[in-house]
Amino acid sequence: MLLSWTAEQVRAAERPLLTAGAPLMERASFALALAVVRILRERRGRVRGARVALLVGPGNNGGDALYAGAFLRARGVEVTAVCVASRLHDEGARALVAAGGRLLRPGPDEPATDEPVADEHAVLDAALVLQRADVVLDGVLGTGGRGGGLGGVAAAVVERFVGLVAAAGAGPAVVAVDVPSGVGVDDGTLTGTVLDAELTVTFGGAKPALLLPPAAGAAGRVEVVDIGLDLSGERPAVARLEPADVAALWPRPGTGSQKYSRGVLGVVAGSRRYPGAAVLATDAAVLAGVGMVRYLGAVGEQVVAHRPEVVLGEGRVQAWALGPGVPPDDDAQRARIQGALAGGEPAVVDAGALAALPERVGPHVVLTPHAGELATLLTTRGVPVRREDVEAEPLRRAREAHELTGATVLLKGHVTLVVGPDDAAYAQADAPAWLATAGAGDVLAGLLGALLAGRSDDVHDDPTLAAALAAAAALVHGHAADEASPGGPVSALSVARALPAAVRHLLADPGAPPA
Ligand SMILES: NC(=O)C1=CN([C@@H]2O[C@H](COP(=O)(O)OP(=O)(O)OC[C@H]3O[C@@H](n4cnc5c(N)ncnc54)[C@H](OP(=O)(O)O)[C@@H]3O)[C@@H](O)[C@H]2O)[C@@H](O)CC1
Ligand SMILES: Nc1ncnc2c1ncn2[C@@H]1O[C@H](COP(=O)(O)OP(=O)(O)O)[C@@H](O)[C@H]1O
Ligand SMILES: [K+]
Repeated sequence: MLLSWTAEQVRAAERPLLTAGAPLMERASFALALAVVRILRERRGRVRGARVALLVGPGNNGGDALYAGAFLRARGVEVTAVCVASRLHDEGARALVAAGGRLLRPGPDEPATDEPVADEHAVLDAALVLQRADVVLDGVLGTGGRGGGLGGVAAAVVERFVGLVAAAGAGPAVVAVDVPSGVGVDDGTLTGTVLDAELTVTFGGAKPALLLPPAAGAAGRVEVVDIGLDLSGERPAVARLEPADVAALWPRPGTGSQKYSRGVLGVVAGSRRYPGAAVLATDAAVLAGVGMVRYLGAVGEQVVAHRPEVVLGEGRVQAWALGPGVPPDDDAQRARIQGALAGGEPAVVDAGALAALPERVGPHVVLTPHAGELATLLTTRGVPVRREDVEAEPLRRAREAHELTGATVLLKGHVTLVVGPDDAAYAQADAPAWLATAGAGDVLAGLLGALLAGRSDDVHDDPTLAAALAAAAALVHGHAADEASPGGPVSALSVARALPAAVRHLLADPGAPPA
C-alpha cells in the first residue's frame, strides 16, 4: 500500500529527529542527486559534463535542491541555480558555490507575489538556462507551500521555459523536489502555474498531492526516499492499494464453499432504453466470481441470453448493484431500488439509483458517481456545485458527499477516489485512459457488487471495509482493461471478459505489475 501524509504530519515526524541532529536534508538531497544521476545515465549515457539547472525558492525545499546540486558538482555536472526568491537557504547556496556551482538571480520577487516582473531579459536568460539543461530540479516550494501555483518571477521563468520547450518540441527531464512547487500539498489542488514533472522525489513519505487528482498529474512517477521519519503511529491522509493489498481483500472460495455461502448479488439495472447496462453489470458480477447473480428488471431475456448463469426474479441476496441503465422516470426500477436499500444489505448505488438514495444511509452503501453525477447529488442536497468544481477539488467534494449521505463514496475518473468513515481515503490510478468508454462504469458496478456480496458479513462488521473493497474494485477494473487490450482501445464488454484473468493474476502473483 502506498501511503501519504500531510505536511503537518511530516513536520511533526521530522521534529524529534532534527532536535537529535539527524542530517535529514543531507539524506534527502543525496537521494535526490542519485535520482538525477540515474536520469542522466539513461538520457545521455554519462554523468560528467551534463547540465543540471535548479529552480530554487526561499525555504528548505530550495535547500534540498542546492545541496543536491553540490553533490552533482562532485560528479562533474555543470550546475546552475536559478534563484527565484529574495531569500535563499544560505548554507545550501554556500555549499553549491563552494562546489563550483553558479547562482543566477533573475529578479527580487517572492515566488507567489503578483508584482509584475521587472526584467524580461533576466527572465528569458533564466528560462534559457533551464531549457538547455539535461535535468531541471523544481525546488521552489515544498511542504511549506500554500498552494495556488507559483507567482512572481518563479511563474514568469517557468512559463517562459514551458513556452521554449513547447516551441522546441523537446526539453529537459523535470524532477520535482518533494512535490511539484505550488500544488496544494494536502488537498491535491492544482491552480495557477505549476511545472509538470516526470519524476517527483519525495522525502519521508508521499504527500497527498502526489496521489490525488488533479495535482498528481503534475507529479509524474513518485519515488519515496526514506529519511528515517517514523510515521507508523499516524493515520495516513490518503492511501493507494497495490496488488498485494487487493489479493488480501479478495474473497476466495474454500473447499466448504457453496454458491450461497460465496454470496448472491442482486442486480437492479437496465431498461428497454438501456438494456446493455444490465448485460454488462451482470456479466461483470458473474466473471468477478460471485456465487450467484439475481437480476431484477425489464430486460431479463437479454441478460440470460448473454449470461445463462443469471437467475431472474427476487430471492435472498447478500448485496446489491443498483442503477446502471436505469432512467430517472422508470418507476418500477426505482421502487425496486428503494426496496433493496431499505433491506440494509451492502449496495452499490450507481447512475440512475443515485436519484433514489434515501436521505441517510450507512457506509455499507457505496455510491459510484462520476464527477457530473456527484455535482448533481451535492446540488440536490444543498451544495450547489458544477462538474468543474468537483474536478478541481475531488477529495473535498467526495468527502462532502460522504458527510451528507453517510455512504461510502467512490468518485470515478482517471484517478478514482474513494472516501469512507474515519477519514478513510483511497486514490487509485490503475486505469488506462482507454477505459473512459461507455459501459465501463456498469462493469465496475457489477464487479464491486460481487465483492460486497462475497464479503457481506465483514462489511456489516467493519464500517471502513466497503471503502477498501471499492478501491480494490477500481484497481481490478484498471488491470482488467490492461489485460483486455494492453496499451490499446477497450470495450466495456472486453473489460468484463478480462476479469477472471485479471483476478487470477492478482491472486497468483500479487507483487506483479499489471499485464
Ligand atoms: N524540515 C527538514 O528538516 C526537512 C525538510 N525537507 C525539505 O523542506 C521542505 C519544506 O521546507 P520549508 O518548510 O522551508 O518550506 P518550503 O516549501 O521550502 O518554503 C516555504 C517558504 O516559502 C514561502 N511560501 C510558501 N508558499 C508561498 C507562496 N505561495 N508564495 C510565496 N511564498 C510562499 C513560505 O512563506 P510563509 O508561508 O512562511 O509566509 C516559506 O518561507 C520540504 O518540502 C522538503 O523539500 C527535506 O530537506 C527533509 C528534511
Ligand atoms: N480518463 C480516464 N482514464 C481512465 N479511466 C477513466 C477515465 N475516465 C473515466 N474512467 C473510468 O471509466 C469508467 C466510466 O464510468 P461511467 O462514467 O459510469 O461510464 P458509463 O456510465 O458509460 O459506464 C469509470 O470506471 C471511470 O473511472
Ligand atoms: K518542489
